[in-house]
Amino acid sequence: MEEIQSQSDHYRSSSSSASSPASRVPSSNFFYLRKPGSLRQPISFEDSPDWEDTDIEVRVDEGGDSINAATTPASPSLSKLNSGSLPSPPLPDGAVITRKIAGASIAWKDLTVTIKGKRKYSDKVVKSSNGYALPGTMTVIMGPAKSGKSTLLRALSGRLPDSARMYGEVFVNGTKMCMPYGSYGFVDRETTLIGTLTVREFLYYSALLQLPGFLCQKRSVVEDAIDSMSLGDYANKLIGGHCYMKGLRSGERRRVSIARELVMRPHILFIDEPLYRLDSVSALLMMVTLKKLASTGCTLIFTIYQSSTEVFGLFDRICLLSNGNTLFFGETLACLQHFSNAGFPCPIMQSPSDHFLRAINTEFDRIIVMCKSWQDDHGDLSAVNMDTAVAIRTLEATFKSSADAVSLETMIVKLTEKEGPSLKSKGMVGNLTRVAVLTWRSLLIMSREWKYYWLRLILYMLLALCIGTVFSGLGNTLSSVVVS
Ligand SMILES: Nc1ncnc2c1ncn2[C@@H]1O[C@H](COP(=O)(O)OP(=O)(O)OP(=O)(O)O)[C@@H](O)[C@H]1O
Repeated sequence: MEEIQSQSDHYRSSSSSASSPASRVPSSNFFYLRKPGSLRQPISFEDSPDWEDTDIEVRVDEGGDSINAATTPASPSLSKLNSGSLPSPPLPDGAVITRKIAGASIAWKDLTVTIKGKRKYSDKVVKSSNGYALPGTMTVIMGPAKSGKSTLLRALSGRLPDSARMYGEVFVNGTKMCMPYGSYGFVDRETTLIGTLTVREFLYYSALLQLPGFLCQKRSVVEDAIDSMSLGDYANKLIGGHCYMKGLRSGERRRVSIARELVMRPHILFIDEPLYRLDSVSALLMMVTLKKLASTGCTLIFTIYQSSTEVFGLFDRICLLSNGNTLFFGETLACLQHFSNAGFPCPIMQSPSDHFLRAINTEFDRIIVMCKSWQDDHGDLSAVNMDTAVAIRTLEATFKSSADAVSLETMIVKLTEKEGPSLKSKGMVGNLTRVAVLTWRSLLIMSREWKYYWLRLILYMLLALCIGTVFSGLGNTLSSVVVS
């Protein structure tokens, strides 16, 4: 009974301050929040874009600055919010964090994407978007369906389809450049895995094909990727399963596809809908794992349609899109303040992400029309009586004139005025050689069977031809040198 009483007291005390978004800063009862003084965020990139972070292994001790402490708050009231938001996985006191991945900053300015539809390049899918993502942080692109989330993600990673055109600028470490092979990872919404391999084998073959260097190094890279994605328990499990054993579930498969990108140790990781088709437990596990990955230094950018409150609390920054327009970019908790400033405070007992989508998803207008026709018979349905078109216009206008927009602009200037180290390509040449060698070996293995004996003959003839060509080329060069 006392327990019920204390729970209801807790609810009352939280509901009494519901109207203020600052009051919605999750209390220390939430598991993802820092206990006072227990952990300081180890990586500080936000106050000045220093570019020393190029080594693979960077040790950051406990005395490191806090990201949020170093951030220039979007508005004075938000500094309070920021100090409360530190959704990092807990570490023991006095722990030393080893940052293994050198992250890279990415900033985009006036990014517009048009996709050739039925009409000629008339459909602006992303409209003048601005934003940035920093090493060691998770930046989420959120919005209703068809709002341009995936298109923005693809534009940033340079993976737009041929039918798309991109205007505006994307800066990586302060330089306008296309990200080279291996410096970034991209995980699509649906990926194909090889069901007949175990997780470890799959990642190992992936590393063999993608990475230059020695086999032992690749093994350690694979083990790191397995560790980063918390796949230790499934490492020897067949991805697709067999008749007596079920294969991996969707959450685990999703983590395997992310781990496949991690074998390249990317500076920036783009993920399209990491929570696609995941239940709430798998979604939370996925996000905690990604948060852990971000804390190693990697820059994470992903799209999300909707999330629970716990998951929402793990994001660092949010880019809120509606029909290609940016309605907000900034700290996650500042977004709540923004909605409140625009006249749409998040009701108590509602997930922030649900509230944002409720306010800006035009699909709700149809539901409102439906509700209105029911209203007489079914009482007052005013809870769903928000005009989304008005909300979108108000939120956009409020953001343009807000302190958040000013701090976004300042940060973009900071990140683009100074050129940092350029990212290097990893293993492209090695990759091609490896593909050639692997193809050669598999053809040779295939030709061991007597019926493919002709294949072996052709292969040896081809080899002889190649060697002949190389030697004749060498001979020609030598003779020309001797003559001259
Ligand atoms: N390759 C393409 N060809 C034509 N139109 C496209 C293409 N890709 C995206 N679009 C259009 O761009 C708009 C935004 O699509 P996008 O996939 O970026 O949205 P989204 O927010 O990721 O939506 P969802 O979460 O439903 O995938 C949509 O109207 C879509 O029809």
